[in-house]
Amino acid sequence: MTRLDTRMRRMRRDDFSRRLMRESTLGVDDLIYPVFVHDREGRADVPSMPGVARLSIDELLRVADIASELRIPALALFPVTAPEAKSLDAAAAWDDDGLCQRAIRALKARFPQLGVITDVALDPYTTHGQDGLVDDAGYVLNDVTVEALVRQALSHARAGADIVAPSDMMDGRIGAVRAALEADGHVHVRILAYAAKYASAFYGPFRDAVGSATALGKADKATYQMDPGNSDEAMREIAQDLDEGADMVMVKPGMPYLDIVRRAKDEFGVPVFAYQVSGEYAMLKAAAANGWLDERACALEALLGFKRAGADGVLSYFALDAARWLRAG
Ligand SMILES: NCC(=O)CCC(=O)O
Ligand SMILES: [Mg+2]
Repeated sequence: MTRLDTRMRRMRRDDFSRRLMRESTLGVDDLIYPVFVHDREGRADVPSMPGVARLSIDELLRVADIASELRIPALALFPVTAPEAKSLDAAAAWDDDGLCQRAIRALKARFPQLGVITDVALDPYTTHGQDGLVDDAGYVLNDVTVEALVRQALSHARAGADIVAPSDMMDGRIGAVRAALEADGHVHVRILAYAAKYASAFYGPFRDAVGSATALGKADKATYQMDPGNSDEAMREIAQDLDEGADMVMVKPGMPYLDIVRRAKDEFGVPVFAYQVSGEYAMLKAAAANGWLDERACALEALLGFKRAGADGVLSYFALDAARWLRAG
């Protein structure tokens, strides 16, 4: 029997005591802002992601200025490749003068203190929209893809990327990228491994944004991304990536996988990040636009949930707004 004088509500009675006992908090240091960059002038809105646009490099610099001013620690860059630059061998991915590489150089020249994270995967560059190179049957080949990813990661490092983030889910790519970075003298470049990336339907709006949805068609990524039913397998993936030299690990998507975030933090005690993906953003935006949810309150609550689950930070399309909301208090 609970003692009658054990009143849990006592500490909840006032704002000051609620603040004193709060276990998890969200701050601007927890936020990473994903941005889409295209090889055109100006901005192009992404219809399924209200408030998100593809940006020219000039526009990207404007956004980076705002992010820096808000003290957001880092941006995550996602290039939108023009259809004519896509190919079967994804060669545009390691073009030292490619869109992503130019964007990195422009950002680091203007905002040296702002962290730049790059996506290492071939899906923006392949004609079929898969993250790797395929055989005649369309199966994504592991080892030749890893060689291509190494070229891409080195090209990003040479352009000045602070963090490379392999999101492809090939086996062995973290070790291969780490070895290549060391051999090429990029000993300070950090690796954020998308270690537990699930074959999720929540990536839909992102594929609209980067223009890989049409290419991908009805194909899926189930032969390399993880099955949503699995949790032990995610721990093996994370152990492997850490063993191969990852500095940080990522769980993706976010909200439907908070149990994985918690296990990752408890079992490994390393920096763990989560990606609140495009579909999670779109759901909240759509409900808010209909007047069904309070956008600010729900977005901040969802972001706090990642912290409570053990994440050290969150990639979120809400990052700029969240930073402003947190500042406004
Ligand atoms: N590598 C990035 C993705 O695959 C998707 C992210 C999102 O849906 O926001
Ligand atoms: Mg793996």
